[in-house]
Amino acid sequence: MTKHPLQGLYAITDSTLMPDTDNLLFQVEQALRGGARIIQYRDKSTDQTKRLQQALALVDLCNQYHRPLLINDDTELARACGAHGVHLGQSDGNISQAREYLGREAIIGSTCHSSLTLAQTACQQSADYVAFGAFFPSSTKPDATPAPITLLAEAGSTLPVPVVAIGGINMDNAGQVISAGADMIAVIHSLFACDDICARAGQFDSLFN
Ligand SMILES: Cc1ncc(COP(=O)(O)OP(=O)(O)O)c(N)n1
Ligand SMILES: Cc1nc(C(=O)O)sc1CCOP(=O)(O)O
Ligand SMILES: [Mg+2]
Repeated sequence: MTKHPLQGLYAITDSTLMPDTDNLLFQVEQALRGGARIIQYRDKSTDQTKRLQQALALVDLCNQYHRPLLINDDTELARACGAHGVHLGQSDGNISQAREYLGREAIIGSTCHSSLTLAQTACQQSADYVAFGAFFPSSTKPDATPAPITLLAEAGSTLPVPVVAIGGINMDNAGQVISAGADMIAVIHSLFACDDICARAGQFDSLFN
């Protein structure tokens, strides 16, 4: 069981919106100050030196705010930088193996698209949370598989772990997925493309109170 509550705003970084490390750290700090509960480092580049350097800097920053940093896709990077965990998609590696590699305390999340069956399997393999989406059209990931909002109530009543909603979530629609049962909302564009990231994070956070 993780000591970090898995509820609230889950902020995911984006290398296009944060073109260099200073920018990345500034924007993530704004999100943390505003109330983001979890940060995910999502960088699809192949520059391993940059990825390690940025991940290490983010671990330091998140530790200052007592918030967990998860690494997208890459279990080895998660261990190398001392992150709190990893987020794995369906083609990003096996959850049980990641658990063995990262240990009991690590937070492991799993993308389950719109499938409760995938979510049940992820839970059996020790996932700490499952993510469903995309609930709304996403400019960050336009080809994401759509998911119906009705899935959230069923997920909440049948799964033993917290549920994340992702995909096109903004201030106009976040209330819908939270009312439908999402424990966390994972957001990229509507948070990090905003002029005042700290204020926007606070607005998302207040939806959970
Ligand atoms: C919280 C959260 N949910 C879903 C995803 C998507 O993961 P995946 O399907 O592996 O796609 P990429 O993000 O790797 O493009 C996520 N990253 N985080
Ligand atoms: C990374 C990702 N995964 C998705 C999924 O459906 O699994 S949607 C998505 C992009 C989320 O970014 P935004 O908040 O800008 O739409
Ligand atoms: Mg992935």
